Amino acid sequence: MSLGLEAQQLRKTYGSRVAVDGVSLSLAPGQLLALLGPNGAGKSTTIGMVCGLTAPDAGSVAIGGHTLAQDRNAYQRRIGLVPQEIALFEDLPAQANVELFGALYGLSRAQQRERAAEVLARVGLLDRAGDKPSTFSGGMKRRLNIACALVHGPDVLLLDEPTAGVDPQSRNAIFDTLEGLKREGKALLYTTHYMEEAERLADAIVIVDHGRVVAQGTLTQLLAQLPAAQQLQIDLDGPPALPPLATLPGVKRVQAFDARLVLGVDDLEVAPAVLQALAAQGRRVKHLSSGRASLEDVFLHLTGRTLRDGASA
Ligand SMILES: Nc1ncnc2c1ncn2[C@@H]1O[C@H](COP(=O)(O)OP(=O)(O)OP(=O)(O)O)[C@@H](O)[C@H]1O
Repeated sequence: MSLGLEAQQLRKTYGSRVAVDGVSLSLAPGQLLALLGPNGAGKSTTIGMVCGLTAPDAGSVAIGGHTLAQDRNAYQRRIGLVPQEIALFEDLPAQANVELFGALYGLSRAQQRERAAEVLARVGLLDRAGDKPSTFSGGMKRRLNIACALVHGPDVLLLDEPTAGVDPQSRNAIFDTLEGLKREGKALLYTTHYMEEAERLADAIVIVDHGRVVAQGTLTQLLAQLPAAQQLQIDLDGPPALPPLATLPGVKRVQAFDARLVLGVDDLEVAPAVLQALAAQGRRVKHLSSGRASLEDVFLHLTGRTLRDGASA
């Protein structure tokens, strides 16, 4: 039976900087929980505390009710870590890299060989088992790193921005691997600042900013927090005057980022009136796009900043 992960009130400070400020997470077997937030929000620090590499100032973590504090070895055997920085021996063949991780977890020689072949197949690298990572693309190295994290058969897999610097083909291969792991009942904690990935993969999403949880739930639950279901994004030739737009019927929310306007609207039919109002202000529209609200809008709504531009430093 696979086991889930519980983290309670994790907190970590570095000097006067609070990196993580009371983060709690609950992750069931067979689920992917996305920890979403801008650069510096505290995602990697949270992962570090969950896997036992970073000592928390406060809080606790447990897998299947067994805490890290009670039995560090047993806890860590249940976890596989895919760190943000690729960690491989470039001059050892892929298979030997995976076997080495197996050896570190105490697998026998026969188990190392058998499990390495299994996990290399799982990430689509079995045909490259004899090749060195130094000959691999960035995406293939990431996939090999995932294989290394899986070799000892963990219940919980921690993935810290596993698609950073990855080509689209490898990204899709990684997503397929993760879907397969979920079907097997593994619990996956996945940090990203790409809201598209959280939207696509996650069963539940925790949005963090400045070390704190600002929202959590399923995608549907998070989107339901927004005042408007649709959005218009308008790029102008200069900063707009906002009040005339905010008072238009059907416009629920107006936010401006320099020359970009983001409007939350009930219905896209309000677009012509918005364009007319901008024309009346003497503004030229350079680009207009529309779509359903996204996690980006949820973050914007909660913090007043965008995920991409909103570094938490
Ligand atoms: N070892 C450290 N010493 C001092 N400050 C640190 C250390 N590790 C992290 N921090 C600080 O803690 C905060 C959270 O950093 P963290 O790496 O956890 O964020 P993140 O959400 O993972 O960001 P990114 O998406 O850029 O990886 C940042 O302000 C960072 O500068």
